Amino acid sequence: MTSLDPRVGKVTDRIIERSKASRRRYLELIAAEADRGMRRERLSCGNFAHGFAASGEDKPAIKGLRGPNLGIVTAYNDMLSAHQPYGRYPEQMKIYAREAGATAQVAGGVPAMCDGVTQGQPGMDLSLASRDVIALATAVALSHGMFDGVAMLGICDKIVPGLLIGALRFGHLPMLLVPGGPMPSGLANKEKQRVRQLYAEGKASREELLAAESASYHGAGTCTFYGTANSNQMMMELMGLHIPGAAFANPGTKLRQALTRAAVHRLAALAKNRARPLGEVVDEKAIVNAAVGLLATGGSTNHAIHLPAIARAAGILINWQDLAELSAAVPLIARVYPGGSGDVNDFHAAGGMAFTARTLLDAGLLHGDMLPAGADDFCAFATNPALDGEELRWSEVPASRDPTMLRPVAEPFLADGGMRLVAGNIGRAIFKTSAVAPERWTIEAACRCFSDQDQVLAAFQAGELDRDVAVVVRFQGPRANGMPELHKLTPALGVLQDRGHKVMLITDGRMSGASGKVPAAIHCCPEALGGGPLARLADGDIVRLCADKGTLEAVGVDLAARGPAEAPAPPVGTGRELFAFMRDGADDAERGASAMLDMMEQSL
Ligand SMILES: O=C(O)[C@H](O)[C@@H](O)[C@H](O)[C@H](O)COP(=O)(O)O
Ligand code: SF4
Repeated sequence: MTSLDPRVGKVTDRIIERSKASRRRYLELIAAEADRGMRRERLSCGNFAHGFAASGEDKPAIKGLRGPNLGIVTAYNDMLSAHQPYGRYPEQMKIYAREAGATAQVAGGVPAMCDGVTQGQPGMDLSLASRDVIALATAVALSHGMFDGVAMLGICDKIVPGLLIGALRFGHLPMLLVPGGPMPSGLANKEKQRVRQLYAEGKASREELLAAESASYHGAGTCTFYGTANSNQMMMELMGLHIPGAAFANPGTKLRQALTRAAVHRLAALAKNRARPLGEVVDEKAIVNAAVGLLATGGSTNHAIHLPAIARAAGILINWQDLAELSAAVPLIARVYPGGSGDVNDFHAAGGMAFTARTLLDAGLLHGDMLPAGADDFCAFATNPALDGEELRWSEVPASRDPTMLRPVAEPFLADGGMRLVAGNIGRAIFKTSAVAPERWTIEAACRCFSDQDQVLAAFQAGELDRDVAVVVRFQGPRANGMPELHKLTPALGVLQDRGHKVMLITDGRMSGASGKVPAAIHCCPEALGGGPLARLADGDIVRLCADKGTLEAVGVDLAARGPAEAPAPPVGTGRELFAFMRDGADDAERGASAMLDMMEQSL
């Protein structure tokens, strides 16, 4: 095995050192759960009888403790094209469990929001908070204490992070994520974006836009851009929480079915031997592997928020400086839309996760000695599954099949991982450079300040932004309105940029993992609400964003000498008033933007 790159080793060692006390408390918790926690054997007869009352043909096996009983936590609904196939999974998985001398029951369901349906709508204000609701719902499902292992059915944005955060509280149990795979490619993402920009300029009709959108999002499976959902899939592979290579096989195929079956069989074996508990698999090395994969593939900026939250749920403390230092060590080796033209199906065909893991391992950029759940050894994740008749066989992918999309570490697209920390008198923010042309990595322009993305679009339609401009959208932080994605601005800002203007976005909000080409300093901490410097910017201030120096500056102004702009009223409607308590207690984006984790840590 190649020796670990010292830069990756240094960051990992620093995380281990920083997390020593919290990680020890977490491991003590799951050891206590293993000894005294909820298990079928410890239920009263009444509890137990309720638990298997409706289990049908599995009742004798569950009641007689004849083999492991697997809990299925499902995020099925028809709103997410990615999750729609999950509706049929539990019955199939029960059959696969029986084949392995086990049983399976649906432990519970968790909510799932499709960010594509809510993008630009009031519902998007609930999106980030839904991650924590999913974590809580996962805990409710597993609190039944009937299970020896857990299969989690979730793919998209906040769902995988939420499932993991909740499941890690039951980290004494072995668990796997069971993915569903990407929809077959439809209208190319770049063509979809082109029609959107035409529509934003009034040069395409609503009918033409709807035709393009529905040709792009046309069926069951994950959307094919490399956004947060597909970044989740990549991360679960490099954390060893899938069956190797399960991420990107399309839904409704024999291969997909075989991978689901293999996941249930693997989980049954782990549960039978009480092996590879989730809390031990998700250690500092797994978290660093996920960060390295994110940086190497140009993954979603949302993980600059979710990964710290997932890590904290396992007693591990990471920050944006860790990501920035890893970014300096990890080259960009994949260009998947919005970072390139091809989509995740093209990425998979080019060699996908098997080649990605292999080249990163060979370069010493991954912890090859971490203990995965989905296979005995991590090197299995550098192989790709295919059916040989009815048999699943895994094989290496020694070279990229499409160097325009996927390259070896030795010949990267960019020397660094394309997620930069930028800081200065406006605060700390994330700048994803991998999807932005290098000539736009340093940009300076006069501000135009907004408190709402619809105001930006109105100004755009009125021709007020047709110039070099730093579009500041503030009061979009976790405590203000729940930190929505502002991806609806992408077409308009793209039009301005394509007209030759220097355009940047500065916000304490988020962008979609599918956002690309316009320079954006996002997740700004401290947020504007409560008097952060972002609230003290004024129209006409000159802002300078520089990826190379890692700076985000309001030039020549003393922001501290100014009072903050007035904050908009808290959001109401679409249920947002229900979430006020979560906004009120939310952490900064860099710590995970959660209202739950501080008190969780204080409880231990
Ligand atoms: O972080 C992400 O990846 C996004 O939240 C993504 O899941 C979202 O659905 C986009 O809005 C889809 O892209 P469009 O909105 O461009 O269709
Ligand atoms: S990738 Fe985004 S838009 Fe597509 S199904 Fe998942 S949440 Fe919805």
